Amino acid sequence: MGEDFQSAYQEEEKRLNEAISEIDRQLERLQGIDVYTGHDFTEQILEASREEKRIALAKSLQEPYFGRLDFQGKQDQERKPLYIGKIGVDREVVAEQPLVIDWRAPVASLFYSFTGGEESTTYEAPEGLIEGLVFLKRNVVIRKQILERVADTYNRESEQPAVSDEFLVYRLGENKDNRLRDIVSTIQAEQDQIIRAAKNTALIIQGVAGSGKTTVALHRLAFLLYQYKEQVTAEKMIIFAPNHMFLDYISDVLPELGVGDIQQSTFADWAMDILDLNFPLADASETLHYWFEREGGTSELNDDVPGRFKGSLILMKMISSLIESLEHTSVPEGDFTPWEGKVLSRDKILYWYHEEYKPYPLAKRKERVMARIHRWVEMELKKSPSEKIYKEHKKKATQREKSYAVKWPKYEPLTLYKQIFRTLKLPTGCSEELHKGIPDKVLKSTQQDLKKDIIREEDLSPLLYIHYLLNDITTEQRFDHIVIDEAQDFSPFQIAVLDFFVRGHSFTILGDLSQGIHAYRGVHHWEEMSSLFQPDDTAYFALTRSYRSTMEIIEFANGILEKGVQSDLMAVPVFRSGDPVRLISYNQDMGVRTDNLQDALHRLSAKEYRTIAILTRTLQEARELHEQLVNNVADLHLIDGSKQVYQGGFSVLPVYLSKGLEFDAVIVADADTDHYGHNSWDAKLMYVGCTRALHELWILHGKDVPSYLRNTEEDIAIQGWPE
Ligand SMILES: Nc1ncnc2c1ncn2[C@@H]1O[C@H](COP(=O)(O)OP(=O)(O)OP(=O)(O)O)[C@@H](O)[C@H]1O
Repeated sequence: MGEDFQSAYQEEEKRLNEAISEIDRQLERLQGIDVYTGHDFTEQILEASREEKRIALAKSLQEPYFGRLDFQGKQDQERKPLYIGKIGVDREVVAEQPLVIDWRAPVASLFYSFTGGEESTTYEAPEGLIEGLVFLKRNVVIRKQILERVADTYNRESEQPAVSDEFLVYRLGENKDNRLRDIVSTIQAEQDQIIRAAKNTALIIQGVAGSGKTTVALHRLAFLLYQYKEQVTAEKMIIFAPNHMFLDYISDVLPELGVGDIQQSTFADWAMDILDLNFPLADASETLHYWFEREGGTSELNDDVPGRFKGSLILMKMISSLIESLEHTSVPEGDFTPWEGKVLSRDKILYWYHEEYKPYPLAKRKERVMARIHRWVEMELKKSPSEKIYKEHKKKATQREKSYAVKWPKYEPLTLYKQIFRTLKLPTGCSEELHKGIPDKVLKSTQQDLKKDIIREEDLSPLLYIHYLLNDITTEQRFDHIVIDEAQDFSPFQIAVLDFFVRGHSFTILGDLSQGIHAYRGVHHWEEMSSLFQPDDTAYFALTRSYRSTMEIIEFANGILEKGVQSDLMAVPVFRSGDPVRLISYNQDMGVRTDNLQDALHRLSAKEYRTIAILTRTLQEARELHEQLVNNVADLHLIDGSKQVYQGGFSVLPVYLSKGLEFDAVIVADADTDHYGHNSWDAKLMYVGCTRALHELWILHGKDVPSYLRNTEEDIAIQGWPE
């Protein structure tokens, strides 16, 4: 241990003890104040704020900060050490410098954005751009009040003053459990830029596998809540993710960052709730089965497959034309006659409809016009010469109002949707031209579904759009910010509809086109999404550095993209070297395929990895394998798409369900031409599977491997079982 290091350690230990004492004092003082339980509103608010502070201080006491940055602003007399933590703590006597600076504060951005160099640097503060010099960037690891590690990643006074990755590599080398974790102590400059981007922008982030997209999006939410306190609330933010298990997997990050109550949902659940449809969505596993349980499929992947068409702006336009033509044809023909001799002219009704109630969406407009007619009837009834006539007229008028209301078109999303797909007749006056442009294949399959009231996920955006045009949305339904994870599987139509549900185009849209294994419904280029917004309302970021996997795994996965997908979205590894990837041919001497897979699992588990996954090509294979292994491998979980919770440990699952997850070690089963074709679709699946591994990747296969797994250099991949 060098002298410098020792003195740094001692210095930090002293500072830590001081910080802990001060936090402890503040906490004790707050705990000493009796909890207010009375009815005074102001007192209640003060109590709530004290309680919030108690919780924050108690949390901060265990691990007050993770970083130190020594900075001297141009106007400052001397450099100041700034300590940065998950929770900001002011000093009790408000001195110049807070005890701990919140990682989201403007000055803390320097800790992340500073990339070394002699030159002065700047950060944006509320009072303007602040310029100055960084002298030291130091990471400290504190656990339960104990200083465990001190690592300088930059020191202006050292001989090599460059920001080093040493601490990041140490962090990445750790094993993972069943939860995604926060990365506040090691956020990288390119990630920080995204986290701190302005609120009212539709951010589109293309990030290679493992580049931290999901993690960064969650940190961005925490930042927005800090920076735009007055404008956004957690309850009005939502994260859309592909399934419940994934939501469970990411569910710890925000609480770790001190942020709770953000809504999390799948798009389907949320849409069904808004639409209030009272029958279930068709089981997606049928679609997944169609695309994943057989090989190949790319030849069918053009724009007239149902998912692509129903996610397109062509259908969106058809719907708006239908609603527009409905607007002109809705008011029933003829005058309204509540009883013989009394007439309310159609012109009057049209006037109410087109002028007075014009600002209302169609369904509301109909309600308003019918209520107005009712009021008119009441007024006329009051003029009745006798009680008897009043009663007679009232009875007639009630019946006629009812039958007049029935003559209006049915403003109901599913009915209109059926009319578009010709399962029901179009309302009177709407042109048959409307249907033109629906590809035959889509028309037929949708008609078959709709006749049986089967609604699929891809039908939800058109239905939502109709719902929106008919009813508009309520203030409660409008979000302050929307995060869309795995956005390459979303359609332009989905985003366009969601845009109605969010204020100021405030989106974080993140995905990876190389992992677009749901390309039968998702986007093929990000322009399909960015073109939905005005250029000033959108920004595009590309994350190319991958943090999850070792260099060997990333180079190997890049090879799959290069050879199998002809993609240029290659990942750049962080310099973290591990064992080469292993390509292992099933060894007959060791028994059947299952014995080989079991052996692989045992060998890897002996290395004390906490999470290991066996990835099969299909769900059926995962089920069978799980059944065969479960008695021999303790705690082996099957992940089959119906799971709500991710348990970690050892899992068997089909590749397509592994998206978004990560494991210390991954075993890809059956990576041979009997299971994976030589096409880009299968290559993408293989890419997704391989990039789930953090530290070790073993690929087990039968006779022949597909071309994109061949010819890899020896230091990246080796053949055969380990000695
Ligand atoms: N700056 C960082 N410091 C430490 N770890 C990081 C950093 N950025 C990302 N990671 C880690 O890299 C892994 C991948 O992150 P994440 O799952 O957010 O990536 P992703 O881009 O969403 O991946 P994928 O698209 O492959 O699912 C996680 O373990 C995360 O903690």
